[in-house]
Amino acid sequence: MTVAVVVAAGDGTRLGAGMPKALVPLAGRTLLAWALDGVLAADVDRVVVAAPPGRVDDVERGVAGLPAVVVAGGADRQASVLAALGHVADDEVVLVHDAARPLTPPSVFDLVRAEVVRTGDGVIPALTPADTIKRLAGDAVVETVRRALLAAVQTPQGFPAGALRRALESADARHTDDAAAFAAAGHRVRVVEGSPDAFKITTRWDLRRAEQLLAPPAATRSGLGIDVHAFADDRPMRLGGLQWPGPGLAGHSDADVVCHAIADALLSAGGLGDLGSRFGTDRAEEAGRAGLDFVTRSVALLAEAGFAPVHVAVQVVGNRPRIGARRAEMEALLTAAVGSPVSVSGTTTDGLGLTGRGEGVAAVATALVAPAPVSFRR
Ligand SMILES: Nc1ccn([C@@H]2O[C@H](COP(=O)(O)OP(=O)(O)OP(=O)(O)O)[C@@H](O)[C@H]2O)c(=O)n1
Ligand SMILES: C[C@](O)(CO)[C@H](O)COP(=O)(O)O
Repeated sequence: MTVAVVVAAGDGTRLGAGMPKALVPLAGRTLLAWALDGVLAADVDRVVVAAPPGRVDDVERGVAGLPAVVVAGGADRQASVLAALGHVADDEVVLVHDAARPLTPPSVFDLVRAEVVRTGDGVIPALTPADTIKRLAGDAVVETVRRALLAAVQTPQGFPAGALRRALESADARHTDDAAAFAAAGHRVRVVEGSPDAFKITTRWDLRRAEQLLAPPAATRSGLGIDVHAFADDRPMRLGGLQWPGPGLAGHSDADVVCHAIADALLSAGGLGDLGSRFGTDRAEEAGRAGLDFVTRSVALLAEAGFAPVHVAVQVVGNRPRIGARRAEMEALLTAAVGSPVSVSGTTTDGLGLTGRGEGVAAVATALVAPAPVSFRR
């Protein structure tokens, strides 16, 4: 049988939440509840929780219905592990886990357990440090330590339960992890690959990181924009920011229906009104304005409102110009202006309507925007 000991009796002094760390809320549930999810999704038969001595009843209520028993923890982590081992038989495999590592994936438990079963040794998950590590004397650097020889150790740590109990009972030092006591008793400890998700919540920053990992995806918003202009023989044709041969389109600005539809869709997605209310024909300064300029200004208005475009799709409706041969060019130009992918397509209307009769060109655009990511960029 495999038993998980979840140590949850610590005060959480460094977190400073004013309550035992394992009972601190994370995305609406306690750290302990999240940790038990991971444990019980693994190949574990039952759990012993070492609870804060004054909160045993609360923890018992929290684990009701789970294959778990609760004991009062001790004055330090080692004492809490020993108290929990009172409910574990010597011939079982024990996986000792910190409640303070609530997002540890079940696969880590299974990996550690399988290696204990295979070898009979102690097994710990670990990651190679990502930073360069220095050895110090006060504030002076003595040497750079070879990272490849180091491991940042996580939990669950797995052991044959009887050997761990005897190692902890005979320990003449307070060890910061179970593997240290196990090794001090002369046993072999092996390392397996840990997980970045198994990080320990020690400070406020760690708790915030866990909250972010559990947060639902940012809510996206959609916007719609449509624009239509009639042909005018005396005007150049500007569409999607590109110059085209033949007669252009009549309008107050450059009559670029593609850019106008995109700008309208972006404004609509941000709840920022529309092209008319933002850059309307009543404003003399907008006369002859390039459509691309409306697009970049709409993106800037979105950014001020805390949004960033995720994707834009635009369809040109009309008999000419045929955009197919220059689609990639138009998409590249518009993508650069929007700052996110823009897809361009074209269609005719079977000779029907204003565009079908060859009286003008229309464009329809949709935009997806999301809350802008935090950035240090100015
Ligand atoms: N007397 C103790 C001390 C610690 N732990 C548990 O050991 C794990 C790792 O300890 P740590 O992160 O140091 O937790 P705290 O001791 O609560 O934190 P702090 O040192 O900041 O007070 C935690 O799940 C913690 O609940 C325990 O069960 N019993
Ligand atoms: C057991 C442990 O989580 C392994 O990294 C760690 O040693 C606990 O240390 P702490 O100082 O009690 O947080």
